[in-house]
Amino acid sequence: MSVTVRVPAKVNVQLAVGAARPDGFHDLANVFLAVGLYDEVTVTPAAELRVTCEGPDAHQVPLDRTNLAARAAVELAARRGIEPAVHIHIAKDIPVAGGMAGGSADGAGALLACDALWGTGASRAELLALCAELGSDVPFSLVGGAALGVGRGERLTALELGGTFHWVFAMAGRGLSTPAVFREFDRLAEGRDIPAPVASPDLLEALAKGDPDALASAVSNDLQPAALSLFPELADTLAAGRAAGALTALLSGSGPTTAFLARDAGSAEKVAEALRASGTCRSVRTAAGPVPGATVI
Ligand SMILES: C[C@@](CO)(OP(=O)(O)O)[C@H](O)COP(=O)(O)OP(=O)(O)OC[C@H]1O[C@@H](n2ccc(N)nc2=O)[C@H](O)[C@@H]1O
Ligand SMILES: Nc1ncnc2c1ncn2[C@@H]1O[C@H](COP(=O)(O)OP(=O)(O)O)[C@@H](O)[C@H]1O
Repeated sequence: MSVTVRVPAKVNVQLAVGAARPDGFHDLANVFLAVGLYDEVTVTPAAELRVTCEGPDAHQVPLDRTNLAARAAVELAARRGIEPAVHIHIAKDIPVAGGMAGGSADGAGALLACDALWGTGASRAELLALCAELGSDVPFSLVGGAALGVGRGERLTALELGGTFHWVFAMAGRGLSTPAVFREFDRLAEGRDIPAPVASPDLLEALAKGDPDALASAVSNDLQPAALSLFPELADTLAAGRAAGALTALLSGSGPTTAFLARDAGSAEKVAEALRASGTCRSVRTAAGPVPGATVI
């Protein structure tokens, strides 16, 4: 018997970052949108814990116990006093180290899959608490849709959206480390007063209305200057998408994946074609959101 869970990627339509906290994390106002690019996590009983991965970026995924999916299985098993005796297979379509929460998706997916496989019957609240221990983005991978995350980004309030938004994502030739981007944010912020992060009322209204033009005017990502400082060529990708008619262009999370909002599915395809031809990125995908979070299939 196996259980498979499908988990979406995310884009951050607002990422407001506060000053570094004593614990090294940053308070955020993090507005997440789950988009239709998915990893699938399958768990099967096995003699001992084992992780395998397939997909274009599979060679970059750790297969030891640092894999977030393995950590999820180990944590859930420890809480139930059982052995994490599963083979976890990840069919990976979310870019690795791309700012789209692929590792978080696999953590949330493995947790939900092991819960179903082992019949542990964890409550939603227990699953969410376990997700928050695994990483700041993991609770959102479980719930999906759209949500405002505060604290480290793990304390979520669901947002009702008035429509579907169409996106183009350009994957970069190399990854960016999330901690390195936050460190660069701190370096660039030295000597400046960093205001407490708050969600933009205009952005929340644009989401509620499902209005892509209003959303395009309201998106923001405080990590973008830090990521561009570490990876200046990303400015060329952002410029190519804007020139191709995207309503707006921004970095997804800590990057280096760049995200382009389009008015509809047809315009998204046109922007995607132009980005492919631009030679400024490794690959290009289109995806719409919101979509549901981790789901047993
Ligand atoms: C930036 C964001 C935006 O959604 O996403 P990605 O770009 O990584 O996808 C997230 O905040 C990433 O969340 P996640 O990848 O789960 O990070 P974690 O494992 O919790 O933390 C990794 C490291 O990032 C930094 N970190 C993370 C979250 C936060 N609120 N403040 C931080 O300073 C810390 O250096 C921490 O040690
Ligand atoms: N299941 C996983 N998939 C991808 N990366 C993982 C996974 N588990 C751990 N990692 C590690 O986490 C790092 C960040 O990966 P990822 O979650 O894809 O990016 P991001 O945090 O930018 O969204 C990777 O470089 C890798 O070392």
